Formats: sequence, C-alpha cells, structure tokens
Amino acid sequence: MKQLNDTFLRAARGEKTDYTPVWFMRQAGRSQPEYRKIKEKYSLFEITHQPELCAYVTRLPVEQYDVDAAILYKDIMSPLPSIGVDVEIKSGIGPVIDNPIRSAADVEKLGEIDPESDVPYVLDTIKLLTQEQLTVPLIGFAGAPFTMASYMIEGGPSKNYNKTKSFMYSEPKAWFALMDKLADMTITYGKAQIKAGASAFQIFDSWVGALNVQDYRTFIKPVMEKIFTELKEENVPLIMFGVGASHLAKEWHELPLDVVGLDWRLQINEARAMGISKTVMGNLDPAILLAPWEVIEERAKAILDQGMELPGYIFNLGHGVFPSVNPDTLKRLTAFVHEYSAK
Ligand SMILES: Cc1c2[nH]c(c1CCC(=O)O)Cc1[nH]c(c(CCC(=O)O)c1C)Cc1[nH]c(c(CCC(=O)O)c1C)Cc1[nH]c(c(C)c1CCC(=O)O)C2
Repeated sequence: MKQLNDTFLRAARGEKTDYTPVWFMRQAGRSQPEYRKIKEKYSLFEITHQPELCAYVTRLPVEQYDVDAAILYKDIMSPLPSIGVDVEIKSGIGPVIDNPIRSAADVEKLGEIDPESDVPYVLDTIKLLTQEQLTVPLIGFAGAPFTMASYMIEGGPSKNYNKTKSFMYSEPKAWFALMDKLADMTITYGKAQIKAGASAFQIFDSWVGALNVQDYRTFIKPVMEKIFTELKEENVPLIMFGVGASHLAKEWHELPLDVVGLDWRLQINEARAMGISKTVMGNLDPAILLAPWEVIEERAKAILDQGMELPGYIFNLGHGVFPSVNPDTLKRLTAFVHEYSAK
C-alpha cells in the first residue's frame, strides 16, 4: 500500500498542517480532455459501472492538478435506482425523473438500498482506489434529503422548488416519511463507502438554501442530526456543503460534523465572527477561474489570508468547477495555494 498524504484529513479535523490542503468540487472530469474523450463513448452511469475506468476518472485530477484529496466519480443521483427511482442524466439539463414523487403513496413505495448487492461497483471502485492507487484521501459522498427530494418531487432541476415546498408544507407527515427514507439510504450508503475505504464523507445539500432558518430547523435539521450522528460512528471527517446557504452555516456548525463548507457569498472572516470555529472549506467564486490569472491570484490570496488564521481550513471553490475552465488554471491555482500557505 502506498504512503498516504493525510494533510487534508488533518485540516478537516482542525489540526495544524504544513500547508493548506486544496481540492475542487466537481474536479473529476468536466474540463479535462481525457475525460471528454471517455464521455464521447460512455455516460456517467456507464463509467461508474466500470471500476477500472471510474477509478481512472477519479484519479485524473489528483495526478494532473496535485490536489490533496480525490472525490469519487459518481453523482448524487447514483443510488436512486436502488430504491426504485428511475433517473436519467440528460446532457445540458441534469438529472431527470419521469415518475416524480407526489403523494404519500409514492413515498410508501420507495425501497431500501443494499450497497453490496445494489451498487457493488461503487464499493469495488473505492477499494481499487484506496488499496492500490491513491496517495491522497478519497472523499465519499451523498446528496442530502432536501436536495435529493427536490429532484424526486420536481422531476428535474428547479429554480424555485415550489412543488417540493408545497409537498413539505401541505403533507408534513409524508414529507417526514420521505426524509426518513432518504436519511436511511444516505446512512447505509455512506457507511458502506467509508467501510470500503473512503476516509472522509461529504453531504451535498446544494439546494437547501432555498429554505429559511425556521423551516430548516423544523423540516430538515432533525434528519441531518440523525445522518451525522450515525455517520460519526465511522470516525472519519464529515463535511457539509450547500449553495446560497450562508444563513444556515450556523445551523450546520451545531450539527455533529467536522467541516462547514461555504460558497462564495459569505467571507471566512464573517463565518468565524458568527461563531463557526469548526474547520471551514471554501470559498473562491468558481466564476473567478474564468478571469485572468492576476485576478485569480489576488482573490485566492485574500481567501487564504482569512482561512489560514486558524488551523482548520481547506481551500476549495464555493461550488463546482465550470466545464469551460482551463485545466492549467486548476493546476496553477493548486500550486499557488500550496506555496503561499507553506510560507
Ligand atoms: C446537485 C448535484 C448533482 N450532482 C452533484 C450535486 C451536488 C454538487 C453541486 O451542487 O454541484 C454532485 C456530483 N456530481 C458529480 C460529482 C463527481 C465528482 C466531482 O465532484 O468531481 C459530484 C460530487 C458528477 C457529475 N454529475 C453530472 C455530470 C455530467 C455528466 C453527464 O454529462 O452525463 C457529472 C460529471 C450531471 C449532473 N448531476 C447533477 C446536476 C445538476 C448535473 C448536470 C449539470 C452538470 O453537469 O453539472 C446533480
């Protein structure tokens, strides 16, 4: 087994590190030419069903950019077929579900995931990567109940989540039943990823920022509490992330998790002033990567100056890499973060 560079894990636990670790959300694939070539032949689901190929795609950004963590190539939608939800990822649109969940009876019908028999290829990919290939930690992940439910109820991407919210407000009993089922899926699936070798776990609640704090506390926080309490048993750092959710960062800080992910809307200093003393991850606006290098460097420096004030800091973007970003920019930025923070 190869020697593991654990800088990312140590920062996630709030320990002092020799330099600031960095990885990029949605680093796998996207702008990389090698990946685009594979995508001409295979869909996301076809890639994830082939452990050798999926491991290669997962490794590409680590090898090319020198980032401090790998994130497993798959989608938050990947476990849904296992519980009886047919999902297709349509190019240019995103996940599409033809038979959305719209009633208590629909929720009733949802099944349970058995990772060993339903997604053995995910576990095989993790084992291949962590036992033989990677020299940095592998981040496993899942979508959070609200974000998963938003796709399941809307039937695809949404701007205002009206159908989701309407279901939540009108049928609270069915809503909580749905949250419970999705929590069970996340816990079982998450534990299996960690047992297979993932050494950190991130929950993507990308769209939960659509709720205000009061509704978050009523409809979401209890289920997140359950998920993190259960995953905590596996003893790996747990990361939370959402977009446009600065008003919820304090709520996340109160959950039994290790790392609060920030998008670009709240400065790290502001988060610290709010009492977020846990490790923070973020938070360069991904659009900055489309600007000239001087602009990128200046913004990265400003973020690092704030982040590095406390040991628990992981550099990342505030959301995923855009496909139009030049891979050389990500490589240069990684090197810059490493050099600047090692001073
Ligand atoms: C909301 C969400 C989704 N997926 C994900 C989220 C949470 C993070 C976020 O907010 O961006 C998470 C995700 N999706 C994917 C990864 C892989 C690992 C990585 O981060 O590099 C991760 C971590 C691959 C993917 N997920 C998807 C692709 C494109 C695949 C294809 O074209 O077939 C990839 C590589 C498709 C997808 N999947 C999803 C959307 C909205 C889309 C379409 C838009 C897009 O391309 O980004 C749902």
